[in-house]
Amino acid sequence: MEESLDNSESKRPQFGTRHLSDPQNVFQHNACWFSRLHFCYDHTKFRKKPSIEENGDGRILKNQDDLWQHNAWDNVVWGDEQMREAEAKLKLNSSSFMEEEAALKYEKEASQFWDRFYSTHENKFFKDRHWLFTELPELSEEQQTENPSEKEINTAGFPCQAAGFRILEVGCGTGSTVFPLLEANTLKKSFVYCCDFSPKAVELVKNNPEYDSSKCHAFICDLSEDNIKFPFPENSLDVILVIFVLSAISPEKFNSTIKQLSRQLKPGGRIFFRDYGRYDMAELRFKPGKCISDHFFVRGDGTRVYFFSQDELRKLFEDCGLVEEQNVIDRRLLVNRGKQITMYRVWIQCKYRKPA
Ligand SMILES: C[S@@+](CC[C@H](N)C(=O)[O-])C[C@H]1O[C@@H](n2cnc3c(N)ncnc32)[C@H](O)[C@@H]1O
Repeated sequence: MEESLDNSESKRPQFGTRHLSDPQNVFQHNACWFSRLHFCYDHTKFRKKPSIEENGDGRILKNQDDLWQHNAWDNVVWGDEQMREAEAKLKLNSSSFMEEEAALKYEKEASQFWDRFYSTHENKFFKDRHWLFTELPELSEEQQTENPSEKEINTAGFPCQAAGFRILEVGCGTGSTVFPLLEANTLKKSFVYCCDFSPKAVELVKNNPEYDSSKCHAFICDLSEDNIKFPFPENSLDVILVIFVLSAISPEKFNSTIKQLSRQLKPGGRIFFRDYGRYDMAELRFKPGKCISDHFFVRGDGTRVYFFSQDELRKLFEDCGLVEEQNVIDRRLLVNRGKQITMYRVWIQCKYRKPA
């Protein structure tokens, strides 16, 4: 089967956790969610909700008799055997890299491949990412404090110069994050910038009935360029969201992209990153001939995907002068009980802050 882009990541519910303590119980659940969260936000009202652990609604498996009650497993620990199997699969599908000429075509035509993707799927592919508000409480009204450096920013002539809190989403696709943000941000003082290098994706964002140019500005932008032109000045953003986009860029460009993004952050501003982790099911499923370079593959539709390690992300962000606040691995097991199929997913989530 050809590797395809899959969006099961975005389907997780906002609240709740499950633990797999016995591997023989894998077919009891379909997915597992972060268990380290101790509170959750109702994104529509930004009210602090009692945590699953606090209110004891039974999502955390404490009693083995409850195993058949749920569909998902969280924080799965991989055994030695499973690691060996993963390494063997990776060795097989990465044993040789594709011809340079072919790899160059995927680099040069990257935006066209994504444009074709959005022409085919429009906005039916990625599910809304409402979970963001749980993972990034900084986005909530209650958490937004005035940044002392705000007064020094000269935003004259830029879209929404008056906003007190500026969010940028890069690689926004058709707006699976932007629209939940707009819906939730009842704040008068917030503004959301979003960009993608696929003109079709940006067009779909702008044509969405929820698009409101008084709260949002969508623009076309290629993050792999050396001199990215942003429609706002340096040191002007509070939060930059980098969600499942860096993996689509060539690894040689990672440093330049993150450096340019961090320049746009206010001192004290943050980059929030979430993307594929090494040995994710999608990486192990690639067939030989699809590998461009280590952990970098091309899908059947010509879009590319990289699989990260926590250490390389730490080095990447810290080399760009940012300070680590979070760098966690999310190992999740999705289970199709009907077909008795297990899917081991690996995602990495990070938060890095620009020092004051
Ligand atoms: C896997 S999709 C994720 C979309 C969205 N962030 C989400 O999580 O639903 C990757 C997105 O990154 C965009 N992208 C890939 N390379 C890019 C680049 N060099 N500059 C800007 N956008 C890029 C693609 O067009 C696509 O919309």
